[in-house]
Amino acid sequence: MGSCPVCQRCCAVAKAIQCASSGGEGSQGHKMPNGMERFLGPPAVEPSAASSLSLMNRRAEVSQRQRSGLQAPLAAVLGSDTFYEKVNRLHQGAETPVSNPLLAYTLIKRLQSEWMNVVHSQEAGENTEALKKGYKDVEKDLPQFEDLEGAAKALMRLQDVYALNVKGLVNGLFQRDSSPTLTNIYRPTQLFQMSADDCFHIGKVAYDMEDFYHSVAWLEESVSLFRGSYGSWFAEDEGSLEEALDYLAFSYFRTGNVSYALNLSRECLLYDPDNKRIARNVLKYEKLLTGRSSEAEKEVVLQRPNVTHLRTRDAYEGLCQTLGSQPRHLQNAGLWCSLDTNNSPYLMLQPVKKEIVSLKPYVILYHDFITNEEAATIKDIAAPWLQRSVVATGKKQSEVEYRISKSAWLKETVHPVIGQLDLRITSLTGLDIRPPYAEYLQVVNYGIGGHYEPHFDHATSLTSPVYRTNAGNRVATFMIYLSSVEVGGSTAFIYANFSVPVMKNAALFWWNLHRNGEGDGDTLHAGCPVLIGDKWVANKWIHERGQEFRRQCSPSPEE
Ligand SMILES: O=C(O)CCC(=O)C(=O)O
Ligand SMILES: [Fe+2]
Repeated sequence: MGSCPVCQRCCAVAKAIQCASSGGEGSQGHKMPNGMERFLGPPAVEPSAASSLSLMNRRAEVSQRQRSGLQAPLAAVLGSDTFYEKVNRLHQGAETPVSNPLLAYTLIKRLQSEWMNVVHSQEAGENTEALKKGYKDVEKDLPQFEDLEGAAKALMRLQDVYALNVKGLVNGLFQRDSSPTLTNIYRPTQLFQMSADDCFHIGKVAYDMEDFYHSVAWLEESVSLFRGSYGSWFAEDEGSLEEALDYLAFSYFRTGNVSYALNLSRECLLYDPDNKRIARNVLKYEKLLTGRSSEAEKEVVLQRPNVTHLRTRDAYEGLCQTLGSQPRHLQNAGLWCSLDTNNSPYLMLQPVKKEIVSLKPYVILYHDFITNEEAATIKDIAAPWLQRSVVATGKKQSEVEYRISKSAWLKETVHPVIGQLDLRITSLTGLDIRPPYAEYLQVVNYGIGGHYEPHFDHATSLTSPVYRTNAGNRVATFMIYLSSVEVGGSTAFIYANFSVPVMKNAALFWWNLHRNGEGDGDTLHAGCPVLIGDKWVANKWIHERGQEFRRQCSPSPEE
């Protein structure tokens, strides 16, 4: 999946090595506001490969303690509820394993970090050289560290955009938190219970980003599950009750909730009485609380971290949450349906079903624009070429968190079906889409939590790579839905206040520019995160040049 750049992984490893080599627990402390540098939280980075051995040993020690001195039978790894059985269970009953984000996340985690833990566990080491060799053989094909991190971030994104209840997610349910009630927005056929360690990992990903809003929510679940299973031991687990308490306590401290931090740290000391760092923190928390009123503590409200498009966030999320249900304004009499040929002989015998979705901006939905076979062919051709999508940032193209998907560009020459599609687009729109008047077909695949936050398709600066072909700005977008999704993924027009659900084989057309060549601000739009399913679209971006006699210009900024 590779939703995170590889360099980010290197950074994490480099940072960890730096921490390890600068020695002593003091070197891993966080810089605190208000001169409180001496409070020490758990390390903020994934342990490096170099330090993973000591981590394994530490884990073995902890698990040893948890087992009250009893040697865990090999069956804990390979026996009654084996790791193999757990992974196998995740595959059962799901037609497409990646359609449920919880299943996808847990599968990636089992294969990315947990299997490694099993392979390197003490028990495995005793008599399973073959198991280790088997792991080595397939290691390169397994999800990477950044895939797992990306999956955790995707779950947090879904939690936010669809206002999902975290406890529900942990129990495999997709429930909207519309306090005081919970509304089921999707009922999976199979419930996936997340483990204490799954929640611990998500909390840690949030913690490493200093996102304490999410770290608190997920670590709370982790602590509660670890407490419930205290004494049981799973070779694949990365974390433990002590670690979850440690991270949770520090997250609370960073949000200003010192008394919670104190309680949790004290509990942590019960399990890990030799931990000097936590003991020191307890003393400091106690000191901080002396003379502070409990009222001041209660006022702490956890805030979601700020994101780039904060200004439009509420409108965007509100539109995504309608899950593409028809907005009220569609009852407008100016919005109607017809069978359209656009006077083209090519469409005379097979007119296209046209629905005007919006007048300002002018957005049209063409139903059944392509066939199932054409959609399947396009996806098949594109699949081997998919790469992480980029966006124009300044003069360059780069990967960004606000667009998470994979895409491939297909020339009309790669398969006759692409040429046929071009002919149909030209016939319907009357626009010239031969190169360089339009870009190649961009096929986009959104995985779990894949999204494209509010953006314009047209360039808003003259240095944009959109102008590279000297064909002017992107005057129009023709976007084809190549798949359906079970939940989520609608295309939301933020300022125009409507969203279009993913409708397999339909195509959406809109003008990005006014007739005077200025960008139309009303076209700000987004691809909502996919909650359940696998979304595919294809974009054809049509440029200004070539359309001089096909779209009349006008000086009016209104048209
Ligand atoms: O996926 C969607 O619904 C919108 C995609 C989009 O806006 C784009 O690719 O530019
Ligand atoms: Fe777009």
